[in-house]
Amino acid sequence: MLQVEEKSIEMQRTAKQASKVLRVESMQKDIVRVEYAVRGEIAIRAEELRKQLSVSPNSLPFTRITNCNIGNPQQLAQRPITFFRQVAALVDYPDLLRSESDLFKPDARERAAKYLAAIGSAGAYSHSQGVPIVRREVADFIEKRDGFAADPENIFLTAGASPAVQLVLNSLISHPKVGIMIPIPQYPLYTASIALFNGTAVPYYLDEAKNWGLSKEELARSLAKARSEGVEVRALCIINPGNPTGQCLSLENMNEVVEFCKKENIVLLADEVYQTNIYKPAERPFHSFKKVVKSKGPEYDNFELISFHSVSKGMVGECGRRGGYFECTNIDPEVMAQFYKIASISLCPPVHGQLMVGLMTNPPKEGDASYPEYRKEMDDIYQSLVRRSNTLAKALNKLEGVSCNEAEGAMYLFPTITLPRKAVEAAKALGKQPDDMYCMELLNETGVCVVPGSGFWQKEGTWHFRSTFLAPENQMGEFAESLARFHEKFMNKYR
Ligand SMILES: Cc1ncc(COP(=O)(O)O)c(CN[C@@H]2CONC2=O)c1O
Repeated sequence: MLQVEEKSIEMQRTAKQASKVLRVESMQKDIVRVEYAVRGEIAIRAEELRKQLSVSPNSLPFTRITNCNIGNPQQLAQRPITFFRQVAALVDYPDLLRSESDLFKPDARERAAKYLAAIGSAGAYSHSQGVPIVRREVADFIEKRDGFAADPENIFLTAGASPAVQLVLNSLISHPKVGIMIPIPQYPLYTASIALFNGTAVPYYLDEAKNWGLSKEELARSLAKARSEGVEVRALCIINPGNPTGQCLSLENMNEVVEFCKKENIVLLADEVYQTNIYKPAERPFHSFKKVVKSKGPEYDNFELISFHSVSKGMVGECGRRGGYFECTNIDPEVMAQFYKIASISLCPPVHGQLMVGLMTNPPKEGDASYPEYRKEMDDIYQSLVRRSNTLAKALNKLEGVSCNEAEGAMYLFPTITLPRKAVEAAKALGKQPDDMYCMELLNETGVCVVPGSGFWQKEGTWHFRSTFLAPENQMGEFAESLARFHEKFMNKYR
């Protein structure tokens, strides 16, 4: 009886859907095709389990969900930087400027007043390219970082790096055979956006054995293959420090990339959102691609580079504010005018996101009233990230069949896992990738949500998963233990 009822409900639903104007079948095909693993099937399941725990706390073998699938520090109890939030609060409620309270330091009051004089109100639309004085702060930050001039007119403030990357990729992909070179493994914003804009992803493989380094031979191989298939490669995306791989490129590697792009007449898109997440600064300091290009002298004066940054990462972690920027180097002014036109359709990026970019790039300086607190908060977060990344890497390397490079940068570890043949067969029987199955079982047994390596693309026949090391330090021990218990049980189950 139940099956008949279910059948008729199903038929009614289908009939009802068929009457809709907006149906999946009638949607833009590229939208239906796109995948974004960081918040994919496993993350969705994690939310279902979180809801279940909120209703019946003792119904699962764990008491909380630990989101290690997304670089979202303040979701995991990381505190915001006090000075940043004081300025934001004062800008949001200017009457506070009149209060005598010593809660707000003088330099926070000063900065808030400066921003308010420039924007009028946090509730007003700003310039579509971004608040001019914030773009000046970004330009000053870039000049100080690199030692080369930066022009605020070449800087676009955005609602995070994601829409910036999408604007540029959308502008580049004028027909389906336009190729964009992307690193494998890669952050799925790139594959998702290239699919969404109906372009061609041109993979170049990072070498896990060389700590995810890239080689000019591999770049040449990837490009030659694409061109042999009639693909018009126009840009090369590089993520440095890497997501999910956590490597920080050597200056030598960076020069090879720039020389390759110049020789092959390819625009370089440098995603540098993790530029302050540098955990081995002595052996692997961060260099911007802007500095590398400018250091190569006049023959690179026409080298086209677009660099991306964000307030979501670093020690700032203000993901929800939606603040970021991209800097255009040697980009045709008419192309930038098109960028501006597109930006103006959305009127302006979130004003608080823009101000956060200004605060990130122009923080308190030595001698400012807020500097001691700012310095301590930044250093504490940094040192904790170093400790947590090392703790998790050590724990992962103790697991059977798991090997994990230590993080040189970013917020993730990307261990390779050698799975028993029976596990690979069981996954295939389920129509799943083996690391997908592993991560789903990990979630269902421990509440830990990570992202399978298949979500970042990976070399055929290798399996990985990506975990952040953002769980609060006082939970890292328990987190590592539950991972170890699960892993042993999993390996025994499929031995
Ligand atoms: C390499 C890289 N570029 C751009 C972005 C987008 O940042 P915005 O927040 O500024 O849009 C991310 C976000 N990292 C995602 C989100 O959390 N975990 C991730 O892998 C990223 O890792």
